[in-house]
Amino acid sequence: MANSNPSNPNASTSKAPTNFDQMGFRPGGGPNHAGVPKVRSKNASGTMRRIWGYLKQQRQALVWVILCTVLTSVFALLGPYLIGRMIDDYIMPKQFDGFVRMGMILLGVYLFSALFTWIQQYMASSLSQNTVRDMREDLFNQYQRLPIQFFDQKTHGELMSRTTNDISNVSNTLNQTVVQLISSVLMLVGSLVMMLSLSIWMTLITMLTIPLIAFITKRISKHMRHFFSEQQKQLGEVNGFVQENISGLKVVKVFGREEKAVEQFREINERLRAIGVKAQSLSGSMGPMMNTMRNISFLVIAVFGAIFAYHDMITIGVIVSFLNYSNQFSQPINQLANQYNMFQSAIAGAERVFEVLDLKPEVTDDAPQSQQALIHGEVVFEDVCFGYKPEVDVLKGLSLHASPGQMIALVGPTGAGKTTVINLLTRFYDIRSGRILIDGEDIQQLDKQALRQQIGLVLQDAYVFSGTIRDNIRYGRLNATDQEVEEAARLANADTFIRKLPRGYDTPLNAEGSNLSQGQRQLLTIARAVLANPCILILDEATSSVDTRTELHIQEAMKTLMKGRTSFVIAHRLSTIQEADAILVIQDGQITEQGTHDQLIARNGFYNHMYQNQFASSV
Ligand SMILES: Nc1ncnc2c1ncn2[C@@H]1O[C@H](COP(=O)(O)OP(=O)(O)OP(=O)(O)O)[C@@H](O)[C@H]1O
Repeated sequence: MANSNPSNPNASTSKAPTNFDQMGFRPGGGPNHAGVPKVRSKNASGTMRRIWGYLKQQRQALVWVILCTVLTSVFALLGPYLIGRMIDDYIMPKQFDGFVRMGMILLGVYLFSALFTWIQQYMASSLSQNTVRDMREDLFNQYQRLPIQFFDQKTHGELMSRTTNDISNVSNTLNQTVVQLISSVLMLVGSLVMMLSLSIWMTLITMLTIPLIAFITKRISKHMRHFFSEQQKQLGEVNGFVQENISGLKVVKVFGREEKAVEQFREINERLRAIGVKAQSLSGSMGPMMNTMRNISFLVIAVFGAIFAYHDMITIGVIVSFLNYSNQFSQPINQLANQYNMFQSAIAGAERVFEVLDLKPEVTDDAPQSQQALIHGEVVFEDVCFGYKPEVDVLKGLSLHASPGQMIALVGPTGAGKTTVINLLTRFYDIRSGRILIDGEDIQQLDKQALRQQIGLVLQDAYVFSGTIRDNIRYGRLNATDQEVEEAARLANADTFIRKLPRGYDTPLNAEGSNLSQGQRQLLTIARAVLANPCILILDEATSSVDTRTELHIQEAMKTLMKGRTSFVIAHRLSTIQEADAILVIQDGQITEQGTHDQLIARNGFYNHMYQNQFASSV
């Protein structure tokens, strides 16, 4: 889609909000499945204009939808009138020829009406599906461009909810409500005009029955909405509980809490059942109740119609037409209120989507961007201060220097700021003060994409995507040949295990890579980094979750990978970093000790203490 982002005029301007805390993001931004918006839209007309921006890209479909809606409404209005005429002009006077002719015309009207309804539905579905496809695409594009900071503050569930629930809410509304809204208004006005043209008295009688129906419908709907929204809440509880239980199943089992979990689940499940019965029984009886009311109003119209006919004020045909029109008139009234609610709910959903689209994307930068190629890999931190939140300092004036090709190990207690150093080097976050230089160039002046291309990341939590093993390694460099992929795997010590798999490099992996062991996944991510061939490397060391043999494999692979590159290793096991050119001990956001392993041991400080502790616990 060529910049099909009509909804996002501000996307690249500096006016776009960047402070995600102030965005007023509502927790659990999903839709309200009862069709009632919990949150009314803040700027409905603005949001509608933006939805219109998407819609008008499908002009042809839109014209078809409107045309077909008008035609089907006209046909629907014509039907009762023709039936009345048939009764008065041909059935009552017993004119068989005319009766057959009129019958054929009516049949044609009904068939055409069905045809146009089908076209209308098809076009409306295309219109809404194309529109929400574009919205989903824009939203996904935006997720790719937003800074990591945004994702820190949102749960995955909430972001998923925006991409799926909120957008499907918009889609449903576009699909149903827009068409229904147009046809409801047309039917309402059309029926009224037709009724008035047939008989003013009968129109008044018909109108009398409407408020009663509308009142009762409103009362029932109110209860129903309450029950449905309660049901949705309980369903959320059940889902949440099941999800939590399955993710933490090992913990549940180890602590022997299965029975307790079943008991808790039974309670939540029972609550869902109870409210489900109320909601479903009321909604199930809604139709029959409406029918009864409609029948009563039919009766009223028939009785008064008979009285008027008896006094020769109207004909039998007019009574029949009225019976039909009364139905066509009351239906849109009932629907309009409901549609209004759905519409509001969709607008609120669209607003949540647009809120994300309006955020300032990460790649937009005020600073002039240099595309300079980084080839040496000299890294310097000069007095860097940073905090994730304004009120908390995480790094407090940290300085370091890594010469090209050096291996730098970062050690320190948990929460000291080791990962933060890496987060700043990759510009996942921007520093508060100080400078970070690569090859003498301030990274603020570098294009983020160009910068990240020079940095290889092997994280502790080895991430694989769904696809084959080959695809996963090729992720490092998309234009790599099969041979290069296999060579990278060999260098990463992954080739042997891959070849042992029945389908080798073509073995499909699922999203979590759960058909591979943790160590194997780690080797794949190393192969990926080998293929990418970055000049700076960041290794978050794998911890205890792999066996000793695999660990040796991984360490060997990492050594190969580090050769000739500036490497930062976040070390959890001090035994693996003894060969580092420099070990930096980070404590409370500052470097408290630095030097080689031997120098730090000789210094007899924090590092020596940590080392002795680990050494003691491993013997
Ligand atoms: N995304 C975040 N938002 C807010 N605070 C954060 C975020 N990430 C880390 N922190 C905080 O910053 C501090 C430093 O965290 P960091 O992850 O750099 O520590 P670390 O030294 O890598 O720890 P570990 O060895 O446990 O991984 C911690 O106090 C942590 O709570």
